Amino acid sequence: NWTVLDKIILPTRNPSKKFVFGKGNFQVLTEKIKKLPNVTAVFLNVERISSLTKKELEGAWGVQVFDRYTVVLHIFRCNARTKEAKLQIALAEIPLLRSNLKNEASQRDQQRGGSRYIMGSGETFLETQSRVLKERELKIRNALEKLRRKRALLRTQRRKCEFPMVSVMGYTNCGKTTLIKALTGEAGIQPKDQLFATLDITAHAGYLPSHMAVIYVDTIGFLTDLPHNLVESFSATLEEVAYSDLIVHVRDITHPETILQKATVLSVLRNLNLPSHLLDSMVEVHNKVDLVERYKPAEENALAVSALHGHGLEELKQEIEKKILAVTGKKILTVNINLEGPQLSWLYKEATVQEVEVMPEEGTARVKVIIGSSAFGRYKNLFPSSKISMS
Ligand SMILES: Nc1nc2c(ncn2[C@@H]2O[C@H](COP(=O)(O)OP(=O)(O)OP(=O)(O)O)[C@@H](O)[C@H]2O)c(=O)[nH]1
Ligand SMILES: [Mg+2]
Repeated sequence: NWTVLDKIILPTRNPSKKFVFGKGNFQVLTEKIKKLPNVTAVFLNVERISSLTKKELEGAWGVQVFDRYTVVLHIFRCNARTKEAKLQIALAEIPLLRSNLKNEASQRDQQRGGSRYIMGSGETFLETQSRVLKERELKIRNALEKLRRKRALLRTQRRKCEFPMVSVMGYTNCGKTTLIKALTGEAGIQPKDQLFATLDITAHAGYLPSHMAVIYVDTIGFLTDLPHNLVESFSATLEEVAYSDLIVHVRDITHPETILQKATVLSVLRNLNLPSHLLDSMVEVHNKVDLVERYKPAEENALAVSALHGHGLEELKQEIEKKILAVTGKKILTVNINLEGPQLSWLYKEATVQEVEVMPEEGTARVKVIIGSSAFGRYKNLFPSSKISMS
């Protein structure tokens, strides 16, 4: 529940230096902060400040000081719902605790002079605490690994039912959750106007124009310069994306930094070591076009939608279907079958039957199916005389 009272842009020194600011700038900043009566915290938009620097600045200004890492961590902590998200955050906190510890230990050493050993243990304070932290980290990693294995199991089960998976990705707050809600009609989904509203991967079923069912996967949003440790903690979550059949990249085209956001998303995706066909087939969606008059995408293949008002969704679904059929090698066919033969029950077993139009006088039916390429090959071998037309 913070509100921004004031902003200022100042050059910072090399992050490894003890002081973030030069003397003059530090003075400017201190005066500014002292003048504003209601300041409760200062946010420095740098990736990390050392805990020593933090302490010094807090001492000088009398308020809490946050860097990008702690702010993002704080938002994550507020939004974490599942066990996995909480574990991932706990893991991301370890480096922070570790650097605090180093400072605390060095201060203790200075205060106490010689007596650095904890009674009889032969371990220094720093060693004991480091060991505790290491054990904690190991515990968290093990718990995460367990969850990961469970998810892999779920994944194989899902593969078996052969629902194509569509991962919806994009910068934080671009409208991923809203879009999935619109595509699936699931009422329980709650988009929010806040950063990192979604911290857990969730799956939602929806239908494409030919009634093919797909699973949409809602993912965690990206952020420019997201601290590296945080990315690592959440990489397990993003692993899931590698197993999807298609990526939909959602962009908030009303955001002033939409171009930078796109670059960030693409660069994170490239670093995830995804199969190259996933990157090549990616669908780019320009969202929130209701806020722009007569919006036309500059990118050739991008689709303009308003997830909130439901504009452009049919075109999007058609595009998703086209791509899904292409990557999965599935075809939509209409076949003529003899009702007395085994074709219909075979199709029910080996393919997805969508429509059956019975012609009683002829004893035949026209069957619309979605069928994989290997099943299609087998069908043609088994029933060579069956009439087939592509739709
Ligand atoms: N005007 C307008 N607002 C939209 C549209 N789509 C989403 N929003 C708003 O954008 C905000 C963020 O939407 P979400 O769907 O939560 O975004 P997200 O990408 O899932 O965000 P994170 O999970 O935080 O990464 C919400 O306030 C939505 O109402 C749209 O088409 N038009
Ligand atoms: Mg979301």
